[in-house]
Formats: sequence, structure tokens, C-alpha cells
Amino acid sequence: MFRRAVTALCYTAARALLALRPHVHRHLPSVRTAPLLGFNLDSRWSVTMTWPFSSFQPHDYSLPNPSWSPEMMRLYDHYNSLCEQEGGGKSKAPWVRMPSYNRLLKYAKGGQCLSKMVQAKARLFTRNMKEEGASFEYVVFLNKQEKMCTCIFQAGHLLEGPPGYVHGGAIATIIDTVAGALTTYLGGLVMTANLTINYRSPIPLGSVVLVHSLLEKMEERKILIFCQVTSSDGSKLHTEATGLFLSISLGHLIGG
Ligand SMILES: CCCCC/C=C\C/C=C\C/C=C\C/C=C\CCCC(=O)SCCNC(=O)CCNC(=O)[C@H](O)C(C)(C)COP(=O)(O)OP(=O)(O)OC[C@H]1O[C@@H](n2cnc3c(N)ncnc32)[C@H](O)[C@@H]1OP(=O)(O)O
Repeated sequence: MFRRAVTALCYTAARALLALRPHVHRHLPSVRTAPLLGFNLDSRWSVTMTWPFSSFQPHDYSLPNPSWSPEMMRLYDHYNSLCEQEGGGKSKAPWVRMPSYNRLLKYAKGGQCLSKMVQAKARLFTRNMKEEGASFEYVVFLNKQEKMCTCIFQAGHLLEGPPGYVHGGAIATIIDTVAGALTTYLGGLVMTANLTINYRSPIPLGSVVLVHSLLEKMEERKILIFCQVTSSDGSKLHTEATGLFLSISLGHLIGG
């Protein structure tokens, strides 16, 4: 009974969010920024909160912290500088840094509030560790023109699989995250339908690698992504993957 009431409340709240953007389409048919559900995915990924109860910005985990190694900082500075180039203004640069919160809901207008109503204790798998540097440290840069993302990933000591190396599940997670970020930009709300991974060479724990994610094909609801994980200088291939993502409706997520 209580569960049903909470679900109904969330559904009502979600519908209220939808009402903020009456031009929402159920599925986005073409490759473009996805301004659905009140998620502000363009404007350099800045979050604008129009919900009357939102008074603060969520913490952005994709910004540097003291655990970032010099190599991580070097690459961050490099990609950040690409965000400043071309046309003299940030808004025209092909690259943008994507912010990252500890719940996907926080990307939504009013999502701060909604995140307290839907499984309030839930946290994004990759952003749930208090200790900086212990697990996933990463920042994703999006190239809108090339329809690709590059992620700088520093794998912390809690991600061990084989002694001294990163767990394959953790590698799958970061691939899913980067491909998921790209497909969200391209197609709005999405879910991973299939992920096929080839592990070519192990990733040393504590090292910094690059995760590249590229649009291969987009057909109606289906978005096919190709991913590669390489060493930070690009000389060594660690992992290759393909991912199939499907655009979904909000109802698919909240049981409608
Ligand atoms: C709510 C707030 C969110 C806000 C987000 C905003 C911003 C976010 C910004 C950045 C994001 C950053 C990071 C992202 C982080 C993490 C990403 C994590 C993503 C995940 O970790 S997500 C969890 C794992 N994921 C699942 O838990 C999915 C379980 N699953 C299902 O929920 C359904 O299964 C679904 C929806 C996949 C499909 O269901 P459906 O009913 O919609 O579609 P249907 O079955 O009808 O298939 C339609 C056509 O796709 C073909 N097709 C379907 N599945 C296929 C497969 N596996 N292989 C080959 N083809 C397949 C069919 O063959 C048919 O093809 P055809 O049309 O040609 O016949």
C-alpha cells in the first residue's frame, strides 16, 4: 500500500517535471542533444534548477581532487584546454566536460528534490565512495561534433581483481558509464541492452587510462557504441567493447 502510494507520488512528480517541457517526445529519432524531461543536457551540461525547493548545486565529482595523480591532472588539463578552443568562446568549442553527480536524477530539473523521494539512500555505483581516490576517479569529455566521449580514468585500490590489476567488472562498469554518457547525450533516457567486451591486456591498479567511446550507428531507438580502453599515452590497448543502448520512456524506469 505504502509502496504504491510512493510510486504514485513519484509518478505525479515525474509528470510534473514532464509538464515543464511539453514538447517532449517519447523516443528521440535522430542524433541531437536530448532536452527531454527537463534535463538540461546542452549549454555545456550546466544544470539549471527551476524547482522551487532547489537552492544548491549538487557536488560535481568530475572536478579534480587531491587524489588525482600528476598524470590524471596532466590529461585533465589537456582536455580542459580543448574545451576552450575554437571560436574563442567556450560555447563554440567542440569539447565539453560533462559534470558528474552521485545520482543520475540530479541532472534533472528538480532532480535534487526527486532524488530524495525515490530510494533516497540510493547512490550511483561509480560515485558512492567517500574516500577520494579509493575506487572510480574519472572525468568524461564529450565531443559533440565527432559524437564521441573520452574519459580519463584512474583506478583506485578498491577495484582490484587479479593481484595488482583492475577487476574486469570495474572495467565493464567504466565502459558502460562512458558509453552511457554518450548515448544519453545522443538519445536521452537510455538503458544498456548489450555489452560485449574483449579484455586484451590487464590494467595496473592505480594507473590512469583513457576510455574512448564512439557512435557507430543510430537506428530509431537503437544506439550502437564502440569503445576502447588504452594506456594514457595511447600506445597500449587494454580493452575493446561494443555496446547496444536503447532509448526508453520514463515509464520504463518508474514502472508505468
Ligand atoms: C532518470 C534520470 C536519468 C537522467 C540521466 C540524465 C543524464 C545522465 C548523464 C550522464 C549519464 C552518465 C552516465 C551513465 C551511467 C551509467 C549508465 C548505466 C546504464 C546501465 O547500466 S542500464 C542497466 C543495465 N541494463 C538493464 O537493466 C536493461 C534491462 N533490459 C531492459 O530494460 C529492456 O530489455 C530494454 C530496455 C533494453 C529493451 O526493452 P524494450 O521493451 O524497450 O525493447 P524491445 O525488447 O522491444 O527491443 C527493441 C529492439 O531492440 C532489440 N533488442 C533489445 N534488447 C536487445 C539485446 N539485448 N540485444 C540485441 N538487440 C536487442 C530488439 O530485438 C528490438 O529490435 P527490433 O525493433 O529490430 O525488433
